[in-house]
Amino acid sequence: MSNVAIRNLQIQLGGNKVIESLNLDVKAGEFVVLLGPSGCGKSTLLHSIAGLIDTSAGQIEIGGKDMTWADPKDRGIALVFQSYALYPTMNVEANMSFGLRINGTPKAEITRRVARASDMLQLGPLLKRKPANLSGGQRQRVAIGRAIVREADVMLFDEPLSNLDAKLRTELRRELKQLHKQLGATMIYVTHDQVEAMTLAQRMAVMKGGVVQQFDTPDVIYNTPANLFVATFLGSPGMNLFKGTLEQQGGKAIFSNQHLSVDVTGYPFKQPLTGKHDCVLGVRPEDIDVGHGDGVAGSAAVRASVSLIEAMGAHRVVWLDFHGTQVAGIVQDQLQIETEKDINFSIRTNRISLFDGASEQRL
Ligand SMILES: Nc1ncnc2c1ncn2[C@@H]1O[C@H](COP(=O)(O)OP(=O)(O)OP(=O)(O)O)[C@@H](O)[C@H]1O
Repeated sequence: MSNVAIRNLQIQLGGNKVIESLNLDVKAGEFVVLLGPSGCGKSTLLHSIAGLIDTSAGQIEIGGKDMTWADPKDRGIALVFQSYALYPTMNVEANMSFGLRINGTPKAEITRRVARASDMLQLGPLLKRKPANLSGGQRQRVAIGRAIVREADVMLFDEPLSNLDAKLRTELRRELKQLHKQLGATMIYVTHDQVEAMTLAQRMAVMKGGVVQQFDTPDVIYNTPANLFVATFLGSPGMNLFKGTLEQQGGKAIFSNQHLSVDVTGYPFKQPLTGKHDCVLGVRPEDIDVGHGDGVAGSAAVRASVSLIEAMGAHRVVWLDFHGTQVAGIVQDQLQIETEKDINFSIRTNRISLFDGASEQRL
């Protein structure tokens, strides 16, 4: 097991600053996910750890050794790509053992490692098949198997499940998590899929524009997003946002705008509140209490018109037109709700996020 430490990393590609002064500490044996929208630099970061991209400045340490300029094969890493990149003329066994054969690993050792990996991935019955005769999920298992046989300390995954259908993705996701437990290897995994990130990561780094916006456990990031970008990037539907001002009124902290006044005195402000601020109040849809009058720990109920109801099976997403703003609420009970009727909603104030209106950082 190796840790991965990235210090002040800078990467320029074709005159573009893709990564700027990035720091990240991945502990030995940890499963870390790099999450962000397309073009945020997550693949570039992963490829720089693998040694496939030169860094412009900074340092990459793997297992306590400076690997910034080390050859990819000397870094103790294995990389799994989105495209399986299997050799079409070789069967599964040959595909998995290829790298070991060319670096002269003894035959008995190759057999042991291939048997172990195919056991873990349930590839035993498929060892003699060619890639053309495998499903997408099976091909990706072989690609993962090829990485496992290297017995690398650090495994890097570049969106490995994004070519698979939703059901297979869920299955392989569970297998990957299991695999991480069995192998104990350090894993760094790139995805733009928030569900994948939330379910796989012990910690995740949310990136935007080559900069890590927040690096923490999925729970902390979901419940206490560091800024507006992170708040809106995670969650489906996304966090509801209300613009307004924040000020002290008679010993209380009050968020208000033209249509809403919310007592936020209990909010764990990082800095004591002074003066009057532009502010954005964020509430997750599951923290909008629909139809129940005043919430238990909530704001005073306000009225809105139901514009759309989406049945999701386990719950309903109810879209409320609140003075022209669409507010999403999640309803888990059997409450009777009809479109175009008015209904009350309130905000569970113990679950809100507040952001500075100008800097967009969490207050
Ligand atoms: N060779 C290159 N020359 C110039 N710019 C590049 C080059 N390769 C990538 N970029 C730019 O670097 C940025 C980051 O790319 P990267 O592939 O790391 O993003 P990503 O977050 O992995 O996105 P995706 O999810 O779409 O793969 C993008 O803006 C991209 O256009």
